[in-house]
Amino acid sequence: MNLHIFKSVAELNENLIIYVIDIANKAIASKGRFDFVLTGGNSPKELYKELSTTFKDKIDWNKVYFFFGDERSVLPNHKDYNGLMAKENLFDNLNTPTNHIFYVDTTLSPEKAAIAYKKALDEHFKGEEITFDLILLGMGDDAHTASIFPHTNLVHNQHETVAAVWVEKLNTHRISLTAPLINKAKNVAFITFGENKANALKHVIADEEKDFEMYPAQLIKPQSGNLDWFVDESATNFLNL
Ligand SMILES: O=C1O[C@H](COP(=O)(O)O)[C@@H](O)[C@H](O)[C@H]1O
Repeated sequence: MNLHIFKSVAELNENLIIYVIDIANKAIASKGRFDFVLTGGNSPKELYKELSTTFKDKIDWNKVYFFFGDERSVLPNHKDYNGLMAKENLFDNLNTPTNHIFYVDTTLSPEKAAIAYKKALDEHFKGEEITFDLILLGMGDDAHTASIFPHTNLVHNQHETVAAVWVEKLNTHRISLTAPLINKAKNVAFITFGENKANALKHVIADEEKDFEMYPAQLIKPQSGNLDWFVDESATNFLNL
């Protein structure tokens, strides 16, 4: 695991952009496309904006396919829909063709949306093992990642790749990639900043004895891929560095 600590969020984003560009170009050079899983929430907005404007010419975007690590159970035009955030900050700037974007279809029930998403992934990967080139993840201050929330069934889901989950504390369903699927990726990178994430970060990174129920982000441990954490100094307040 590589922990990259930056003085500011701006510096974090600058470095994460370089990291994404490098992985994208290597994937395109070796297999002709880049399979890129996006994280939702607020943390990646600036990253997406910068990548698709200032750094637009650094990647051949025609060869990029976008996926989502998780989605909220709201309709696609709702402000909380992760796909809408990505559209506004990334896809619209790139004029991304719709057949390169794998949105979660939240017009379906959560269970059906998860099944449909899995089917779309299987088709894209032509029945072979689903191995993303890069999965970007955020982490909540409760140590959830993607939509693997503490004390939910998803923490224990070892046999599925995409699943619907009921999140009691939010009184809502989510649709999420599971930890076993995330752990098959070639590269996984967390974007985590802010003092409010410091306690979760300490437990996820530094606890010798794991407690996946409490800190689901501890489940993320790529089998043979790379794991990189991009964090700002304030998120490391409780780490003994
Ligand atoms: O609900 C979610 O939260 C996490 C963290 O979001 P952030 O706003 O704290 O960055 C995010 O990674 C996930 O995709 C999202 O659905």
